[in-house]
Amino acid sequence: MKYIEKLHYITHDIPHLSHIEQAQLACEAGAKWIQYRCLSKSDEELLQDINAIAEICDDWGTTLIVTDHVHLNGKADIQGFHIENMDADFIALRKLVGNDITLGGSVNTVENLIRLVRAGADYVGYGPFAETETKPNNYTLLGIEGYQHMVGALKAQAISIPVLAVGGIKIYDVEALMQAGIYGIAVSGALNFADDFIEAYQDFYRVVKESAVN
Ligand SMILES: Cc1ncc(COP(=O)(O)OP(=O)(O)O)c(N)n1
Ligand SMILES: Cc1ncsc1CCOP(=O)(O)O
Ligand SMILES: [Mg+2]
Repeated sequence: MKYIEKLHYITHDIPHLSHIEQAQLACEAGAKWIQYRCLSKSDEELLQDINAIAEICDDWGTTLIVTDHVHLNGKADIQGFHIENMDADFIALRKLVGNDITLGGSVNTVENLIRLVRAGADYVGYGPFAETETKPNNYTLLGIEGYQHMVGALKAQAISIPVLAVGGIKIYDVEALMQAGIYGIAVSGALNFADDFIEAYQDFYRVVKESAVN
């Protein structure tokens, strides 16, 4: 078992803040878990970003997860990878990165979620909760009911894994989501486009902690 933080902040390609600036702001706000999600740069550019963000995370005691790019394992101070390909072979990935590296994955069905648990994922991001501008897609939106269903299905099969809700989550959704019994929240847009990033992060954090039932 590895420690998984309850609030994951995901960086994004946005015009008004670089990934490094996003990570700095998140750490200043108190973030303990940052997922660097950049799918638009060369390996050299990625490593420049990741090394700078890893230094910031090191200063603030924050876990750094990288979305995909598993081939960069060992090339920078990265604590884990979040795999977006729902069909990825997690057994092979685990063999590749070893047991110390945190491995999480995206899923949008209970069946896929259970497959990842059995293949040794440390946590999963389950979504999308609602429409998101960050990565528009055609998946069925889960809503609160989708999370209630998933929590019931895992309980019925005595399956336990940290499940993060993700996709289009706003501050006013957090309490109901946490009370549905999910482990935590992964968020990007609601912080990146907030009037005050730090205040928005701290509001998310407070409500996540206050409303958690798991
Ligand atoms: C923790 C966490 N959960 C989910 C995602 C998003 O993954 P992604 O595969 O981009 O989303 P969909 O394809 O399901 O829309 C993430 N990055 N982190
Ligand atoms: C990478 C990604 N893919 C689907 S949702 C998401 C990030 C989080 O979504 P949001 O920006 O709406 O919080
Ligand atoms: Mg995906």
